Amino acid sequence: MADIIVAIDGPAGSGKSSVSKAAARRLGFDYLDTGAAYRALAWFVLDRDIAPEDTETVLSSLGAFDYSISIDPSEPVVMVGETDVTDAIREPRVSAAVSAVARVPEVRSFVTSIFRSTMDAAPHDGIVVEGRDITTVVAPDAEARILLTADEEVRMARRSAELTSESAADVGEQLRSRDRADSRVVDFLTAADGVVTVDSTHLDFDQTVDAVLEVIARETTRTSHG
Ligand SMILES: Nc1ncnc2c1ncn2[C@@H]1O[C@H](COP(=O)(O)OP(=O)(O)OP(=O)(O)O)[C@@H](O)[C@H]1O
Ligand SMILES: Nc1ccn([C@@H]2O[C@H](COP(=O)(O)O)[C@@H](O)[C@H]2O)c(=O)n1
Repeated sequence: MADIIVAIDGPAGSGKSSVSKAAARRLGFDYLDTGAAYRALAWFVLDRDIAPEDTETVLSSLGAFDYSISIDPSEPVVMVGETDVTDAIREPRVSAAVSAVARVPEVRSFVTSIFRSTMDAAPHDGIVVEGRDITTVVAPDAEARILLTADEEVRMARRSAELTSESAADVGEQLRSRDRADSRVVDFLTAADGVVTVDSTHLDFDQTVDAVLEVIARETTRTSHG
């Protein structure tokens, strides 16, 4: 198991995946995107024509959900069985379905045990794990725990600036409604005890990575001294 676990949570579009990947690369750590597992399950359910809200059928399909993810921050590849779903899980139809599967407690325990096994098997000295409940549920004892946030308008603007066929208004509404649904299940908007907030509202990307790296350095020094 990696000696150092860095847990990063935050709302949609706060920069969790891009900033975590960059920080992991700078540190020579592995990187685990936990949202990818929920997205891959939503993709799998849609692929089987199961309604994401049909909890009973979603749960009965879990046994056939053959999920894997690479934890190389430079090449995160997501597979379901033999299918590479790395790009497909980012499609708007998957984003729209994911909260319905992620709200089910049995789904959460199922994927959480996958995350813990992945962390146990991580080959490098450390791993950066990002999502919504990493600081509180998946890895509450992580050496560094960070809530990465930014004002909603800033997150919407950053998302809209990405290459997309959708209008800025649609992108913004999708981000807001996903946060609304997800925050009924997990609190990723307030920092739990011991979790350090990094607010990137007024920081550019590189400054945000530096701020996260500073917190990691400080927290890992503190925890290694008891
Ligand atoms: N500090 C920053 N300044 C400018 N752009 C940023 C900053 N942080 C992140 N971004 C950009 O914001 C966008 C959203 O970031 P990212 O996809 O990493 O967010 P996320 O929290 O993983 O989102 P989601 O939960 O929806 O998957 C990306 O285009 C990223 O490059
Ligand atoms: N720890 C997590 C991570 C994600 N989710 C759910 O997955 C969705 C997609 O996550 P992204 O980080 O890729 O945007 C997210 O909207 C949540 O529904 C989660 O519940 N817990």
